[in-house]
Amino acid sequence: MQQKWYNATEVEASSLNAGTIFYMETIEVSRLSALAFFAAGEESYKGQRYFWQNREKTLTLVGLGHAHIIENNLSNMRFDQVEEQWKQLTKNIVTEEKLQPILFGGFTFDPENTTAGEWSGFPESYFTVATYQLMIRNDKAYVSIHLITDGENAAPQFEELRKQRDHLIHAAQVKEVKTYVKPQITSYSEPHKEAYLQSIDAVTAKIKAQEADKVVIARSLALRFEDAVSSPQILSHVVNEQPESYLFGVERGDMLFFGASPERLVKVENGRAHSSCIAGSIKRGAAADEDQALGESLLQDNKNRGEHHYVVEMITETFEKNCTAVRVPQQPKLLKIRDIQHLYTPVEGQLATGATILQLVKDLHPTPALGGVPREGSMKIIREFEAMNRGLYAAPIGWLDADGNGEFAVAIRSAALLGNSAYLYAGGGIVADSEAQSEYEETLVKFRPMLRALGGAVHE
Ligand SMILES: C=C(O[C@H]1C=CC=C(C(=O)O)[C@@H]1O)C(=O)O
Ligand SMILES: [Mg+2]
Repeated sequence: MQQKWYNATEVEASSLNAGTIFYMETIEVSRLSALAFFAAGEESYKGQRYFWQNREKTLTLVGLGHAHIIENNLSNMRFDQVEEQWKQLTKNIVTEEKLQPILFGGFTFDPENTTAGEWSGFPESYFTVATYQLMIRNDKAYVSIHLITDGENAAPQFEELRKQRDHLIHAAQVKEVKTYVKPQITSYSEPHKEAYLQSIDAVTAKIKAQEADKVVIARSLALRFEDAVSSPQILSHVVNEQPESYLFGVERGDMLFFGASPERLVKVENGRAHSSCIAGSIKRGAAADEDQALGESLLQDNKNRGEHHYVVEMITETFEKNCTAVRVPQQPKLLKIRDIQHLYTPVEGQLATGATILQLVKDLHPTPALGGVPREGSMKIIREFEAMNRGLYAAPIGWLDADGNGEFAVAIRSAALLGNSAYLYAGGGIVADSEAQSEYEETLVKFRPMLRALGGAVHE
């Protein structure tokens, strides 16, 4: 095994608990499959894993086990609390190699939603520092061990962790890369379909009566399988079939929440902040000329341009508050992914002094691509009309380091897997001229990526 030793870092995290120490050690390993590393944790770390890959495929992260959890059930203070705890934990970190521990997780869509269901008991903020963190960046692979302890016997504990690390790396490098079959679906249902169709009419009427400008209404699709579906099995299909998206999976207990989202909420790299406005949709054409004609019609369509405009306006305002030198193109472009094309406007700026990635997440979430305009009013309408709890669907999911860098996607085109059941989520922006049937069809297109990964029939 090709390995290079970096310095083991000791971090005094005294304010957590007197004597708490954050030990970290990173080695470089010869390239290995991120999915195989994830799968190597099947026995010992099931329920405590995550997977992340950015759109450009320049960063892949896998976490196995929990060295530390930061979670809370706060409402608007939840972002600040995560930020504060992460700061405390990484206060004195010094690493020569610029390799840092990563905090990975997400904030639920709406802490005020009390609807019971598959998300019951899930914290409103859920972040973890992995015991074993794989990072593949610039074609190099690094495995870090994190140990956060106030115990006396850290040295023997760390020795044990090294053994287990070597075992995981070996398994990921040596075992044949598995090919997984697709799950066998035994039942498919669209719960609350009628209620959804009615809600679109009702919400459109509210918008016409000027009670709101835009509201994103979502629904779910429920699947049952012959057998329990495993996380590596499902992630392998997501990874292989959705090349142009953020790919993510987060396990907590019995649940795997996963997806392939085209939408960046925010990325911060060396003080530069980027977001994307993605709203307004049309299907892909069967042939290139039809596809192009559909794209052209999307660019010209007033209803979709309206949906898009609210998002650009709000993200631009938020950037002007938190950044300098904000750049926003005048006109949207097309973003084409496997099943759908969207209107797309990138936004970027230079982070102002004192602004942080979590501050931006707090201010941006939910953008009108997921919530609506005005923010509070649309959230009330969502709570009133959606017969579900979104959990992490449409919510910020991603990572940050201790240097202020990080990236969050909006967790759309996603699903929750629980043993032999899965719940897929999709929604769309409702504006004054929305029509229930075409919004319904838009959600069907948005279900397709996860439905395909889960073994459902998708007519190409
Ligand atoms: C809410 C979803 O998509 C959003 C993102 C892009 C386009 C959207 C739309 O055209 O309605 C939605 O605002 C979803 O996929 O569930
Ligand atoms: Mg739409």
